[in-house]
Amino acid sequence: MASLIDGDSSLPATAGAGSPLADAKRVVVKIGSALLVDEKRGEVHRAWLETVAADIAAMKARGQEVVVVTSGSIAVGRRHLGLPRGGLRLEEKQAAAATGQGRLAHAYQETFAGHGMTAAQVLLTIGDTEDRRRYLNARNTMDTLLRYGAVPVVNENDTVATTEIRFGDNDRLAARVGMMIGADALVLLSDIDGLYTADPKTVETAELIPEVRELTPEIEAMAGEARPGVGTGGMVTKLMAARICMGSGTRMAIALGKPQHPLKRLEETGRCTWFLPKDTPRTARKTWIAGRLRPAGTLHVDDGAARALRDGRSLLPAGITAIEGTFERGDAVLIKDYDGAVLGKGLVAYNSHDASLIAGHKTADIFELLGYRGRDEMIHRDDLVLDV
Ligand SMILES: Nc1ncnc2c1ncn2[C@@H]1O[C@H](COP(=O)(O)OP(=O)(O)O)[C@@H](O)[C@H]1O
Ligand SMILES: N[C@@H](CCC(=O)OP(=O)(O)O)C(=O)O
Repeated sequence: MASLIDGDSSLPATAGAGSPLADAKRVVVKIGSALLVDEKRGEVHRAWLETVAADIAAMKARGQEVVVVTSGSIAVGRRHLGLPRGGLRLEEKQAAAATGQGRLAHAYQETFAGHGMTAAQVLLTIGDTEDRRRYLNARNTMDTLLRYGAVPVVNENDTVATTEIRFGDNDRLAARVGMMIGADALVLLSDIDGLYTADPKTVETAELIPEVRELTPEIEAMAGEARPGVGTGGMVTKLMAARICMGSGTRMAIALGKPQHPLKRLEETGRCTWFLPKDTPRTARKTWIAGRLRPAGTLHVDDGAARALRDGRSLLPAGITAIEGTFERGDAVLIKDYDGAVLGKGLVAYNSHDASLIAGHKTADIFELLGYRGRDEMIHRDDLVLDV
């Protein structure tokens, strides 16, 4: 077992003064149906949610940004349509979700307002996290909500999600959301306090694994088979979420959600399983841009822009002298200097048509030139890698 649990605590994730959770600037918290909804009555456990809201308010008060990914729309909505607890067909689940989602959002809105917070509903499908343009739109909305101090409350958009485009479980949705917003940490609040060497419900001697730094086949085998029930997840989807997090630099915890104040409790007791990636979200994102994306065009920049990029700033339209290729917003493009030498690569905020209209112009002129107000930058520094 020792080979699976790396005791080295020199990584930044655990090197800070606080816990891996307290040290995170951006945190995603996933709340499953079984925790949130009283299945018999089909109602939200308000008293418990109050304590979660209090924990989140405390995190925000010390400067952390928090996004909630919540399930529960089906469990809340089902009763209002007279549908039974189990055995629902996909379209019945979708109908139940449509009936419950408003009630769910309302519960968050009211509970969070009681703690001085503004909850904002965000509904996503798998496609929204895969298609780069929709991905950028969703990311910008979330960034804006966080900038204005709101707490995005995300669920799957069940109405339009057919079998092929469903996440089906919010564990993976939460991991994709974490990846999308460059979250430092994701906490999956669960009915269990972590990953065990085997399912503790069937194997009495199973032991909790406090830290995982690599998803080996041995770790995967511990999760066993997916389980049907209220929640669709089980340990299998939690490990799928962990895989996404490991690749995008987000550390992930599986922690017990049942007690009151589960986040405060996690910080105080430290009891959970942490999945610790090698990279930070920033490095992981830059590796993705540098490596995997084929450039669809080229932006030539002047000396001033080249200097600004080397100083770690964004690329503004004013510094662009010429544009090559046909590309869409969100595509990767190369950046070349006056002599044609490659300076870097980045995700462009305008398509090639609009980019050529605003190239060489001041950011303040974008609205007049295009008739809409897009991003101030042609390539934001977070979407930019030099020396590729
Ligand atoms: N190796 C394992 N370690 C911990 N739990 C496991 C393991 N294998 C299977 N499980 C089961 O997974 C369950 C957690 O999944 P699930 O109930 O779907 O989570 P939630 O509804 O909290 O999202 C645990 O209660 C446990 O019975
Ligand atoms: N969108 C569905 C999510 C279902 C789901 O993932 O449930 P869970 O395994 O409890 O997180 C709902 O709100 O009911």
